[in-house]
Amino acid sequence: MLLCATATRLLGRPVPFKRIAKNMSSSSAAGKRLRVLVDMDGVLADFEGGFLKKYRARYPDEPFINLDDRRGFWVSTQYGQLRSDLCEKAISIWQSKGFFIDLQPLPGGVEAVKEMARMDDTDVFICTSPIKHYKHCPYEKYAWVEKHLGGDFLEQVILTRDKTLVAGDLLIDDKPDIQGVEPRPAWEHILFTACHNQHLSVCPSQRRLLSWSDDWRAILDSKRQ
Ligand SMILES: O=c1ccn([C@@H]2O[C@H](COP(=O)(O)O)[C@@H](O)[C@H]2O)c(=O)[nH]1
Ligand SMILES: [Mg+2]
Repeated sequence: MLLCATATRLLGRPVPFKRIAKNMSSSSAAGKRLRVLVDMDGVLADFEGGFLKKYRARYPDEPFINLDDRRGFWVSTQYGQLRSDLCEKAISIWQSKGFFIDLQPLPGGVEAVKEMARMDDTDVFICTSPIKHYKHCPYEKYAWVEKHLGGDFLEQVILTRDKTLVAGDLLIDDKPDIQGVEPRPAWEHILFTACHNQHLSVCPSQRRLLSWSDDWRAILDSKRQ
């Protein structure tokens, strides 16, 4: 009880007991804790599948791109190359109410993140970039985390348009080039394979996670001291 009250006073707000206990054990442990940043769209949530389904429903007479034919991170760019007006039509899909909350979880992702969160000396954060059309996206990203990972996980959400500013040991992300104002981010980027990046040849030093069936535990272990 004293522990809880003290920590609450220090941090200026109520802190779930489980979280205090975890942090206390970290400060008493000799080793450094591992901090894993996990992207959301294309890593935990099926952005590409969700987009194609809603695009085809809203524009049934327009051409579309099968997931096997997707190339490049920006869906809007490839649709714009198909026909210039399709760029705006693509954007209209993820700007719509319900797009982000309706995304299906990618196989094994939610389970993997929950397992990471239970691991000793490991902190896991969801690190995701909202779109600038903010009417629905930020709210629905939080709602998705609550729905699939539980309310306690809302503490672990980082919304940022610049992931280079976030400190961590690992960033598991499907975007091949993650850039921002920090030229030397603290994390190692693990490229999560997605339809748009699977054909890319990346430099030999870049590690990939092919899916959540791949050995993500070994990647975490490789960063432990
Ligand atoms: O063509 C596109 C494809 C995706 N987006 C948005 O970019 C972010 C990606 O976030 P990550 O955290 O890097 O996964 C997401 O909000 C998509 O909606 C886009 O703007 N244009
Ligand atoms: Mg992504």
